Amino acid sequence: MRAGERRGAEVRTVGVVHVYRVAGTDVAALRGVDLSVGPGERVALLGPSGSGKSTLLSVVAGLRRPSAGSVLVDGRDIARFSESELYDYRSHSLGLMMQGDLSNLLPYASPRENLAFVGGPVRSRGRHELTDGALGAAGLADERRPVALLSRADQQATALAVAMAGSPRLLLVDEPTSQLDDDARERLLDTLVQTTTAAGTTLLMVTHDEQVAHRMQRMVRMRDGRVGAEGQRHEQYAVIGADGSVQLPEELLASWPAGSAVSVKEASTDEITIRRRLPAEEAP
Ligand SMILES: Nc1ncnc2c1ncn2[C@@H]1O[C@H](COP(=O)(O)OP(=O)(O)OP(=O)(O)O)[C@@H](O)[C@H]1O
Repeated sequence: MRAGERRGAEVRTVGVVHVYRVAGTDVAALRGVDLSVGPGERVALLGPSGSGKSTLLSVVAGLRRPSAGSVLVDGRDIARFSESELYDYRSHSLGLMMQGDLSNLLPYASPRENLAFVGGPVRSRGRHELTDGALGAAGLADERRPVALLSRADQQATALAVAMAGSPRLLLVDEPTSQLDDDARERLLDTLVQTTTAAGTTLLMVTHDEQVAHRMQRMVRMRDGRVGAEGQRHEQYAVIGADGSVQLPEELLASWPAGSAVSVKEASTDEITIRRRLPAEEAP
């Protein structure tokens, strides 16, 4: 990115909690999420179904207000934004590609017409060549058919071009490659990486697919509404929560079930040991 151009947003969530209230029942979807994403970083959010990935994305998008905690975007807490500040944030800083075939698009318009619909801010910033490029790369620049009649791959490519219109500082994407075949998946990921790199956009992407996650610079794994682990490719690190808790790797949970009593001792500056309490150590 050249000097003077906009850089990607810095995102930091601090102790984010989100509780859904449905018919008198509370569901805690996020239970204290602490996550930092640097400007221009590309991060995959992984985790089992129900671990809170989509909820976290919608909270960072300003579509849901967290029940507690802060969501700092370039140091400003969007959880405390007024409705008009949220509107400004969503229209000027954010690109969104949420789940659902056509939820990001006008179904009866062509790909280019879909882009033209968001064309005002794009043209005023003079940055439309990037998104035109995204349509061109997908071979959709001259496609006249409405997106409702296009393949899932072409719909997703159009949704990406629309989400990147105006070169947002932050792009949030939920399961962009589900239902795509291998070729279409790789093409979409290539375009996603190219356009976000060219615009300096920070990318946070929810996916179930490890292969897709490997295309990002960093992988963050959620479990039970918290960040459990993170790393790059084959290195995964458990993450110490603000309350001092650490989630054990899933494969160890069978032999170290919840409720196990352990002693934790610092072995050296870079190492701690965790030892199960022996029956002989239990109180009489
Ligand atoms: N609109 C809602 N109303 C009530 N509960 C919800 C709502 N959306 C999600 N939940 C619940 O919140 C928890 C987290 O859901 P969320 O969709 O964020 O997880 P996820 O990791 O994205 O799952 P998936 O991979 O299946 O999309 C789950 O227990 C889910 O049932």
